[in-house]
Amino acid sequence: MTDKIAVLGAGSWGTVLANLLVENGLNVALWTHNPKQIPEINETHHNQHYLPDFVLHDCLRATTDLAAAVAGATVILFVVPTNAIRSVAEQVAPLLTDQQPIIAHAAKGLELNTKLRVSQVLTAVLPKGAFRGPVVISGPSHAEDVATRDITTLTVASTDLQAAQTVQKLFMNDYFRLYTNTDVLGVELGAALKNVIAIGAGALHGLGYGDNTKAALMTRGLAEITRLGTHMGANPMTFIGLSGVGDLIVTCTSVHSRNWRAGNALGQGEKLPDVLAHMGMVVEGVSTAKVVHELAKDQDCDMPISEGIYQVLYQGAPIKTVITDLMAREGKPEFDFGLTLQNASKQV
Ligand SMILES: NC(=O)C1=CN([C@@H]2O[C@H](COP(=O)(O)OP(=O)(O)OC[C@H]3O[C@@H](n4cnc5c(N)ncnc54)[C@H](OP(=O)(O)O)[C@@H]3O)[C@@H](O)[C@H]2O)C=CC1
Ligand SMILES: O=C(CO)COP(=O)(O)O
Repeated sequence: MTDKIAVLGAGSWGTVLANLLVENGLNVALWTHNPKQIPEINETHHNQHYLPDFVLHDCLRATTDLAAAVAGATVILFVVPTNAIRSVAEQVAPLLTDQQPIIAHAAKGLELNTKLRVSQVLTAVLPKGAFRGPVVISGPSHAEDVATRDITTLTVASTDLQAAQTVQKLFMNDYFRLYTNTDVLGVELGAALKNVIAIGAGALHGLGYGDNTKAALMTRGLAEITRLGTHMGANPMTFIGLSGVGDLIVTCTSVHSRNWRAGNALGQGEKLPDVLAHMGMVVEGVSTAKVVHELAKDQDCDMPISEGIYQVLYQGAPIKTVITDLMAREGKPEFDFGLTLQNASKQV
């Protein structure tokens, strides 16, 4: 029997992933909380707001009925923004039967206030023993490029390797390739933290900085992502993988990135509320910057670039002043993870 997959969230990424699964021959229910999308997706095969130029597969079906979407699903994939995960999971929790579906998500952020990763939110909200996973899908993958079948590689992570392998098989095709990883912490931190750095990359572009500066930001951004990640117990290798440097590269260089575009607009002098209002899609790095600011303090971990971006977003610091201050910091060795690597090796 064909697997049924429930995809929760019909924004850019949920729609494209659901469409890909239909192309892979699976039975897919795409859940949206917006009734306007139902005739659009089911009859005219479009998602006008999020993917205006993309024609969806004839067989893709959307529904606003969450119970119908998850009934009989072997995999339930959450693809709403990080700060909506908890409320959607609370609605799913009473609908889980004894079939133990795999719970997966493709969100890239950290929850405001709790500072939790998305898999931690799902584990906290969904009834224990009622699901397998959670499984995390991450990596360099803009929806617009997957929609045109650009070759794309991702990481699929879970401590339940069999669940990760099941999800891997469902998604793989001739343009979409996934690699398994068991380091959920490293994968989720890499995914969330790169969005903050991508805002910085866009800002540099908006201000007219050149390629040296952008390479500096990405490399030193990766250094501080790795510093915090290994400090918290992630496998350092994860940060040189697809969900680490891979996603950092695509998000810091692609015009499709909402985080990069938001940074670019800030660099050109737009105000943050205007930038967010014009975007009409989630810019995860904005709320994640706030969480990273708090997490770095809790963990006593130096995150100077992310902190600078936090100062720009939340304290009105001029970007040029932040850059000047970063350049004026005392000289340091390039690598400083010696002790924390020992810490991380306990996890590997
Ligand atoms: N776009 C991409 O290329 C990629 C995105 N991601 C990640 O996937 C996640 C989702 O992003 P993406 O699809 O791009 O976001 P979008 O902004 O494109 O779409 C968000 C979707 O979530 C819905 N939504 C928001 N809040 C709720 C809620 N409380 N209940 C139900 N639905 C809700 C929105 O509905 P409505 O329109 O009604 O508000 C919309 O359909 C993010 O964490 C992002 O980082 C990961 C990889 C690639
Ligand atoms: O994570 C992404 C690509 O891998 C999407 O990035 P944005 O949310 O910045 O568009």
